Amino acid sequence: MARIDLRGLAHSYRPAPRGRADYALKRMDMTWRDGGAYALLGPSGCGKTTLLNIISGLLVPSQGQVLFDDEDVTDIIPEDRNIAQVFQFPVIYDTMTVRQNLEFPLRNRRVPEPEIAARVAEIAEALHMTDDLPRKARGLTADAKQKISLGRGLVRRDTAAILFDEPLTVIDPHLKWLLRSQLKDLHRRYDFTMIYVTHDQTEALTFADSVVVMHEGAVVQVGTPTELFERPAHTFVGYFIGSPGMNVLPCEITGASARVGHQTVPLARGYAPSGGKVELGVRPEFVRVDDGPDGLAAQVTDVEDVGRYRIARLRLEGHPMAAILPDGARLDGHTTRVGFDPAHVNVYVDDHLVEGEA
Ligand SMILES: Nc1ncnc2c1ncn2[C@@H]1O[C@H](COP(=O)(O)OP(=O)(O)OP(=O)(O)O)[C@@H](O)[C@H]1O
Repeated sequence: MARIDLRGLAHSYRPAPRGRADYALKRMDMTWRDGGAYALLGPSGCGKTTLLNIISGLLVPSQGQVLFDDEDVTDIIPEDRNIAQVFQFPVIYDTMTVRQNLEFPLRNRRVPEPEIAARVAEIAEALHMTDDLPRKARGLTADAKQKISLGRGLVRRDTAAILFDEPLTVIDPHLKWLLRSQLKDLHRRYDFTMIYVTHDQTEALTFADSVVVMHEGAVVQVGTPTELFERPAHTFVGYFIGSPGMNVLPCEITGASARVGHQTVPLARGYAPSGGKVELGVRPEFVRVDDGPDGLAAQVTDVEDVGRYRIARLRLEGHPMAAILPDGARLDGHTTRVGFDPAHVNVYVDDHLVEGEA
């Protein structure tokens, strides 16, 4: 498979784009590692499909280059890019058998017959579909059809990357986890470069090594699930990842202390923000309630039981925030005192994470 580099890439669907807002994809530079398992995560309309289509060649970018292993493929048509795509709906030949579907990409490339037979047998075995090989694709379930779509990418040895665009949309919920874990096993076995588009954070976080978070046409963070959780690089990542999302509180900062309204929050590091919108980000998991007399005064507006845990909805100096309650914790009154673990308080200026000084 291949390493993919995007250099100075940007795309506008408008013929004469003027400002940043006219770009569905804002200018970006990025590398996708050979053999990496990436999830491309973001809300509807943030540009995920646009980016995927540029990598596959279905769309030519208005600016910049796409390189596969240092070769510029920007103007190369999809058929010659050796990219396999698995879409929301399976794209297979219904009237052919499973075997013929898997053979098709190899026949097209005039691969010798003995090699076709060996490769198809190997991939069918990896997909747990050996018994289905003689069956017509038409009668198969949606999950089996999606596995064939994937198999048609895997069967070729020259596939540069496999791109998935919300491939589990039409799959029954109880089969989704099974397909996800099979995909993970296949990735381990064949080490293919994969980019998996989804707007579902659970799907992204359970199987990707790196999650690429997009927001309004820009990549706002590339990181492991742990990095996205502990150090969101942008307030949007804080909101989007986690349930409930990160609390974001407007504040003023002097050195190693922040003021939220009339109350002071100690920070682990010193900061010297020079203007801009300054905010604290703290995940509900790191908010302590009933924190004793030194805690910050907060109002309790609700306690929700979401099954696995309870969430306290609070107001701190008028700003809504949430805390995940530890097992057995009681919140009797309408007010409480909250504390934040300073090591888990992030500081944002104009929505971007800033590093403090020790
Ligand atoms: N063919 C097109 N012509 C004009 N605008 C388009 C076209 N395709 C997408 N857009 C716009 O580009 C932006 C990004 O769309 P894109 O489909 O890439 O987002 P997405 O993150 O994949 O969304 P979804 O999850 O809904 O598929 C959106 O504002 C969309 O309206």
